[in-house]
Amino acid sequence: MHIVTVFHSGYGHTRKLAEAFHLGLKQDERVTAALVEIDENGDITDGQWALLDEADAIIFGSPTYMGMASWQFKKFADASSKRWSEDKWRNKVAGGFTNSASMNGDKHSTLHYFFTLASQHGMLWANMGMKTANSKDAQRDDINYVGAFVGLMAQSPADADTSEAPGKGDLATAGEYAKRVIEVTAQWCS
Ligand SMILES: Cc1cc2nc3c(=O)[nH]c(=O)nc-3n(C[C@H](O)[C@H](O)[C@H](O)COP(=O)(O)O)c2cc1C
Repeated sequence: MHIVTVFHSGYGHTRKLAEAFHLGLKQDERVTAALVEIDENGDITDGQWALLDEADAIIFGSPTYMGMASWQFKKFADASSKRWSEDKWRNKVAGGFTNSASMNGDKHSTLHYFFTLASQHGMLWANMGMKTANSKDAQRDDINYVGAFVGLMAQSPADADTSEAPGKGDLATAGEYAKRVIEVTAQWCS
């Protein structure tokens, strides 16, 4: 399985989440994983586009800025319309993650945008497939404490640098989401 993670990060927090997810993918010997970072101008190279075209699964990542994905991610998404017109990503597995400062912070808008983008391409969405940590005993570093089902959410306090956030629970949740993406991709590709 070829699984490619394509993401943007303005200040490094979402990059840390992407790397934790990518590391999770690499734990499985059935997976060839690649990490593609959208640059500050919203661009990726032709070689990186080719990686995406060859993938079995593409996972989208962006910080939530003003209730949506960053403009750099949106520029990438708009550029993917060339693939849309050729149906190049049809029937690939898709998934997504976002990170923002507030616990909620309207991260859902970003994930729903990724879901819409994936659907426009005719891709199949891999959701979290796991429960949330929502009991009285729940702790901040529990798996899926931020509590999303649609895709992976992480929270980085506005004044935390990348050595502090996202924290270990959110990074571990990224590893669990990697397992879920592999599970869905393996079933779909078999
Ligand atoms: C322009 C801008 C808009 C932001 N909008 C939101 C927002 O809508 N919700 C939120 O919770 N945090 C928001 N934040 C905080 C970022 O999501 C947060 O700092 C995140 O960790 C940045 O990720 P990055 O380091 O990958 O860029 C915003 C930050 C910036 C710079």
